[in-house]
Amino acid sequence: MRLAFETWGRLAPDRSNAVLVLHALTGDSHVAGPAGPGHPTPGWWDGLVGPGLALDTDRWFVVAPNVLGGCQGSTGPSSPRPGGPYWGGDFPFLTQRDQVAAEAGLADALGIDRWALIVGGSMGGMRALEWAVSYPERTDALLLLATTAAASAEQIAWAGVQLHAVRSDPHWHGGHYHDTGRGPHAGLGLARRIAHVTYRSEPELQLRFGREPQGTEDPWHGGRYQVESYLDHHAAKLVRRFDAGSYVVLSEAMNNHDIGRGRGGVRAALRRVTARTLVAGVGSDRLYPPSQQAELAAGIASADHLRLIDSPYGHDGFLIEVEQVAALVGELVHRDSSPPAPEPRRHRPLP
Ligand SMILES: CC(=O)SCCNC(=O)CCNC(=O)[C@H](O)C(C)(C)COP(=O)(O)OP(=O)(O)OC[C@H]1O[C@@H](n2cnc3c(N)ncnc32)[C@H](O)[C@@H]1OP(=O)(O)O
Ligand SMILES: N[C@@H](CCO)C(=O)O
Repeated sequence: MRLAFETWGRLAPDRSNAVLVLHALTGDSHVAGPAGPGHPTPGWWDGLVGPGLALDTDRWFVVAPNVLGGCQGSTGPSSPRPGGPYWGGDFPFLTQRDQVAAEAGLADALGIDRWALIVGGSMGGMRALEWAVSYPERTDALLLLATTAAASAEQIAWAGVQLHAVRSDPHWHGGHYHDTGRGPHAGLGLARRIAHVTYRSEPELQLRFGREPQGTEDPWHGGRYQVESYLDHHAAKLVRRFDAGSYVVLSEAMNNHDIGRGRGGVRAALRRVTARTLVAGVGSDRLYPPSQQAELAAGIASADHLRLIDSPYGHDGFLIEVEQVAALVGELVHRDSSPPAPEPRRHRPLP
């Protein structure tokens, strides 16, 4: 298998300055920098990584892999298969542990024995936690954002509905559609619409869109409300850049995430973490509610008290409130050597 990755900065001669950044469900290795060839979107944490930023690339060597099972360079269902055109529906069932084992192989290949910091949000946070539990000796500091020790019934339910949406598309063909010229685009778009509602907060949607119709469309005569048009837009954007087979494999891996599986339960697993840890949630997150991050902060002996990102945007707050994430990163990485990070500015106002 192949793992795609990007790096920023330079590895120090003593290899002590490596930072691992792990992306969420539909993210990729392009943490920072403009869109361009091979990068359908600009960096998703552009304000975090770069010279003079919280992950100062004059000091840190930042590594971001595309997850195993993904579709932005790493091996996944849309990848060619030895002896056949594509993996498609035969791509193996994955767990976060498989994905982290692959990332440990990448660390070995890069000569990185231990990470000065591992940071991840949502699905990236699941892998960050898995790293700290599987390889405590390789994880010095840990930042967990809007994530959970184990997928809850509600999270499995939302993802399960999305899996049904993809698999109900007549172009799904059991996942073997990559050489048919057509994909399960309607199913993937429906999955993204459902997901996107869960990624935002009810007050944000109400304030932004209320009951407004989209432009001159008339919802009483077949037209759309603004919020429907907004979801259509996000669905179309995802369908253009993401593979439905990867969406299924990664959603299943999120659903089977349970840090305590085979380890005597969640509490016993969390006790394995030795990394200096910060856990943060987003106050308005209805998909990964702060109670889940409170469980992590309470269960990890080396964790500071739970932090809350102040944001009206719900789960996506961990992507949008970059300045607050930067302050948390700064708190972890500058703790011993530099002045404290500046106070975070308040989140940008709702439109
Ligand atoms: C780690 C990761 O996983 S990163 C994930 C990678 N990126 C993504 O997932 C992209 C999908 N988008 C998202 O998840 C979120 O939108 C975020 C977090 C990336 C960004 O959030 P925000 O900055 O708040 O953007 P928001 O959700 O308001 O969407 C803005 C878009 O909606 C469009 N929009 C707003 N209102 C409407 C409407 N009524 N009708 C149609 N489109 C609309 C805007 O034109 C804008 O389009 P553009 O993104 O093509 O420029
Ligand atoms: N917008 C994020 C949310 C999932 O954490 C994504 O698509 O990856």
